[in-house]
Amino acid sequence: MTAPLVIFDLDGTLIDTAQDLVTSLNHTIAAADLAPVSYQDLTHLVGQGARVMIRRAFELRGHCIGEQEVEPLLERFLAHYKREMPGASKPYPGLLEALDRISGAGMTAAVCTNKLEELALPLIEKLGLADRFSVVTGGDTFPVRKPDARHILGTVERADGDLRQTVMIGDSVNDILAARNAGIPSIAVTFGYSDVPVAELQPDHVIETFDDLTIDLIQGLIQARLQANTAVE
Ligand SMILES: O=C(O)COP(=O)(O)O
Ligand SMILES: [Mg+2]
Repeated sequence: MTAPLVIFDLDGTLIDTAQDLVTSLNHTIAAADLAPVSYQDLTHLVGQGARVMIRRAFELRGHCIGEQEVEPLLERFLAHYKREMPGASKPYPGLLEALDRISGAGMTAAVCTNKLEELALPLIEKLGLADRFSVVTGGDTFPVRKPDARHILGTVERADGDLRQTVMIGDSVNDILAARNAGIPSIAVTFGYSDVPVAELQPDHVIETFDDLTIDLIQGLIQARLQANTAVE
């Protein structure tokens, strides 16, 4: 039987990247003389990758920028973010122990993030987490990204997983919707960058800390979904 697969979102779920995102974003928009954004603003800006984050920051300051204008700003953001990486970013408390439990139970872990691959991969590497995940897919790995189900389906395929044995863990609407679209159970974390309380997103389960990410919880969600699917067949 295929090993159960636990898919993690990155920003705001695995790694607390907020400070570095805000710093690099402010460095980027300062080039256009825009006032800096705050951590509170970030929850409305992040989620759909760096391009969208930059455009949303401009909108927040009353400017609408087109696709061509965003490209040099993206280059500025990427150069700054990469230069400073890993900066102040760090795994959330209890993550390493949770990953130990997952691998100890014979389960596989993977990452499905809307962050560009060129940022996600080196960040995971620099934090010493690369060998913890069988695959990492980014916002530009496939032609579509979360909340499109195909981002999850592609991740499961690359991880040699089975969709019926897969759980998604994330901090934002994109993660919970992507899981729903892919027909798999979701767990929302409360410590990330959602602009609404995550319970409102109606995930299958909410955890406040990785200490609560137990093997029983993961297996229970997979079993419940299997039974629900069998009942409708
Ligand atoms: O960088 C983003 O905008 C979102 O990244 P995430 O999907 O890992 O939360
Ligand atoms: Mg996230």
